[in-house]
Amino acid sequence: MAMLTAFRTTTLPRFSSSIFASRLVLVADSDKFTHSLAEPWAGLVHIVQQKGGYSHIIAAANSFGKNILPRAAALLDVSPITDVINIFGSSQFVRPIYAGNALCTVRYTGSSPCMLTIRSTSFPVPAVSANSRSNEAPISQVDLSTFGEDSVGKSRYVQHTSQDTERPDLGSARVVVTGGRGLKSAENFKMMEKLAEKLGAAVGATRAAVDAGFVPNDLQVGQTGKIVAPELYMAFGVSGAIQHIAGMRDSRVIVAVNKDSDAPIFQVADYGLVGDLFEVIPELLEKLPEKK
Ligand SMILES: Cc1cc2nc3c(=O)[nH]c(=O)nc-3n(C[C@H](O)[C@H](O)[C@H](O)COP(=O)(O)OP(=O)(O)OC[C@H]3O[C@@H](n4cnc5c(N)ncnc54)[C@H](O)[C@@H]3O)c2cc1C
Repeated sequence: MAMLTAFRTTTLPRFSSSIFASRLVLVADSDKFTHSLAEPWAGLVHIVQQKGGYSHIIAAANSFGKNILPRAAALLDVSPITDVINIFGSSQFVRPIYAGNALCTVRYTGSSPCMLTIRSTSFPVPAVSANSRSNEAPISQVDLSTFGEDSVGKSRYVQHTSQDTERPDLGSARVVVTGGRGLKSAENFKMMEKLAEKLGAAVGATRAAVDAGFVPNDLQVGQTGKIVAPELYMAFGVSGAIQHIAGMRDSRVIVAVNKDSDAPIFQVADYGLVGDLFEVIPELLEKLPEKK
């Protein structure tokens, strides 16, 4: 089953749910959507757009949205705008370029629909109305009679593997502790996991740490990894390459521990400690109380 939310509105002022004139939840009930494969989902967006004639199609700039939206845009023959971090009116958007070192304001002048992926960390969570009825939306079934076998594409679901963890999701965690190549080994990286446990944090890693095999690549933060903006971001043994900074610079408070006082991470850190992480982390672990 696939669920899409449709809105009728004249403007897009930062997605406040209260401004939407009318909402509709579209439900497409078919086992073709069970495993979130991009091809059938893109085909579904295509069908929904052909029937609904929406002005905008928006997906989160996460791996799921980034997988589907460009495919759907190709089917609809429009050019998507990716990684939107701010919205002015219905056709003007801000997006980062050069690994976040510059912001670019773009105006969409193509044909309808305007398709966007947005960085959800750049937008406030919309207030939920105290009136529960205004949080409700009617549900409508999508007619899949024109959804041909071709729309399913060539991908086939094989299996899903994921790490069972009680830790918060990296993309939405309030605290993230990230380890870099300075950790030196997968064994040493376990210190980050202990620290995360004590802080109720998610664990992140640099690409160098991922490439060295310390952790799987779903923990990578940065331009080619996840974009995070937690309340507290702690970086240990991370040099602060622009591609890494691009994924965490919007964090509210950044703490960096590095033995090199010239490491670029200190340029974005609110609190920096020049020191050896192999001394700092054990001391932190000792002093932090056990999580209740
Ligand atoms: C197209 C492209 C995309 C990329 N995308 C990403 C991305 O998404 N995310 C990402 O992270 N990188 C990305 N990179 C790689 C990026 O350029 C850097 O190579 C990488 O971020 C470096 O990781 P690091 O800081 O762990 O390693 P290093 O740069 O090697 O830094 C290790 C740091 O650890 C410190 N250190 C060592 N030992 C200790 C110790 N005992 N105590 C304290 N500090 C210590 C060192 O002083 C050093 O500053 C990308 C690169 C390219 C070209």
